[in-house]
Amino acid sequence: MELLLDTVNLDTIKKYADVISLAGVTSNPSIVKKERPIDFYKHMREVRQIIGKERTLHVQVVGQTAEAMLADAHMILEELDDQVYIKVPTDMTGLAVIKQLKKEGIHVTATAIYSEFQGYLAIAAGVDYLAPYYNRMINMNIDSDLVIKHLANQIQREQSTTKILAASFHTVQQINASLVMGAQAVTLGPDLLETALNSPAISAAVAGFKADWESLYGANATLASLSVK
Ligand SMILES: O=C[C@H](O)COP(=O)(O)O
Repeated sequence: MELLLDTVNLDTIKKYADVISLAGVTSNPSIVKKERPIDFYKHMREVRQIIGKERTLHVQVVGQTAEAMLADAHMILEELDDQVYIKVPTDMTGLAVIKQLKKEGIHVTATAIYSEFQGYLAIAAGVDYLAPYYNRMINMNIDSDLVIKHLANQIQREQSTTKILAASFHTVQQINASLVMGAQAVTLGPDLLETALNSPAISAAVAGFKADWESLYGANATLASLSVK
């Protein structure tokens, strides 16, 4: 499983890079808007510096024509580095761009996926990752689990190297479900990590262990402090 963060907040990335087995960082224009960086490329270079080259960095094009998207992609690679995954919306224009980028040997993440068919086209185009939007599909009354399952089946049938990078999560249960359905990677907002790991049940368990331990050995005693050597 690959676990990515769907944020470009530098402090958040720094914090979680030390906590979880972080596989990379994903962004899109809405995620960038939350940080409002004055200098976009400088900010993204800082993200890369934090995560290093061994983790994946996914940056989305914003152009509205194939030419503009290709120009965006080339500029991203020039300003950042040639290992960046170029995120391209999987529509008619985007597919033409994906085809060209793959011809140039560039890493591509096909994004804004709401249907199996979009995913099948992206797999056929040889993208590295495809990003189905789990919660947005649910809001459209689309069975996200089934879409991800069908995409995973297609990848297997085609013996493709494309990975499913499921995105757009609003609950931890959605993340679990997408992994069960066959997603190889998930990208999540830091709020979901907080929710998952700061639950009252976990805190209550930790408090209970602390109380039992302290009733035996006194307050502040740790295993390290009990050593007699
Ligand atoms: O890049 C895609 C995002 O993960 C979409 O997430 P969202 O539906 O919460 O905006």
